[in-house]
Amino acid sequence: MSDAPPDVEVSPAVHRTAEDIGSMEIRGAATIAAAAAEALGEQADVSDADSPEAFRAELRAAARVLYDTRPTAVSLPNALRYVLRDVEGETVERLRASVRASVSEFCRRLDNAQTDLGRVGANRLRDGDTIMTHCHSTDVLACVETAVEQGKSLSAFVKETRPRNQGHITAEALDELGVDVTLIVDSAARRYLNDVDHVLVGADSIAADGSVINKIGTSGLAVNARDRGTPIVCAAQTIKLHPDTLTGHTVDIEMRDEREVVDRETAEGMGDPEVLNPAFDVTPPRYVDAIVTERGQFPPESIVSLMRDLFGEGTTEPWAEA
Ligand SMILES: O=C(COP(=O)(O)O)[C@H](O)[C@H](O)COP(=O)(O)O
Repeated sequence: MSDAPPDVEVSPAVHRTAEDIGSMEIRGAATIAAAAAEALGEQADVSDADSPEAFRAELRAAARVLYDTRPTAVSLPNALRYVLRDVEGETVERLRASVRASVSEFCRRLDNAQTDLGRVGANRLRDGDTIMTHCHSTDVLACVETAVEQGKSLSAFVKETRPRNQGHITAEALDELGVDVTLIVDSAARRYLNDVDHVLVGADSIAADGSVINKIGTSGLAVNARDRGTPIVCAAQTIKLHPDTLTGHTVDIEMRDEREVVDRETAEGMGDPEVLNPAFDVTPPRYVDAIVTERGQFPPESIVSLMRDLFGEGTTEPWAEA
């Protein structure tokens, strides 16, 4: 994690949020986006900057601390951009109020987008369907929740999702919604795909070519689903669209600590292998049947048009300024 320059004060609340994102106490792309926006609001609330310039410098420094936590979910920089872009005012007080308004508006839009997306995704699900999930995605759960509210009865195979077992969170959430849940280890997915009507996954980023970047294991699941003829749908609010990919940039895949995978102290008879722990992978668009957003459902190859409408040809990085 990067530190702010010593003369610019970043609030402890921002550092706490950054630590929680880094340790995955706060996790999942939409939740990270909301937490990052709120943290900028907290920075504004506690700032004792004596000039608008100093206030803006603090905000940028806070955004840098948040930006440097995890590299793959583009919802994080998109959230920071949204909040920083709309900040206006000639005095510190006006700037503070402007940040608060911007954060509230951002969080309101995020919630609405998820609700709208849920309605679109629910239209794909029929009464009696069985889904398979990977990881824990609030966008996926929004689709299921709406379908259940519409009176549809659903079952789910929930992949455990090693190494952090986010599938357990999904299992609990689906159970609370009244979905009939079966938890399986990741390697059992193919065995049960014949019994599944839809594979539903979320996204941390979506690239301009329609590739879906999501929790490690998504691409293998998608290839297996295609082989079995099971449709695979990605539920992703437009905040997951990665604008830098419009200009040829690739999405950085986070590599996490090996201790999430293995405890060398207790593992016996393993030797001393290198351990790799990539947190995400890339599913090419040909393995994805549809991307469901709050703007409707898109074939992955057409997502670039939506991305251009929403982000133009590129973006700025306001937090990178000193
Ligand atoms: O890959 C993950 C979470 O990874 P991690 O647990 O490493 O953060 C989720 O599928 C997406 O973030 C979408 O989640 P949501 O739909 O809630 O934005």
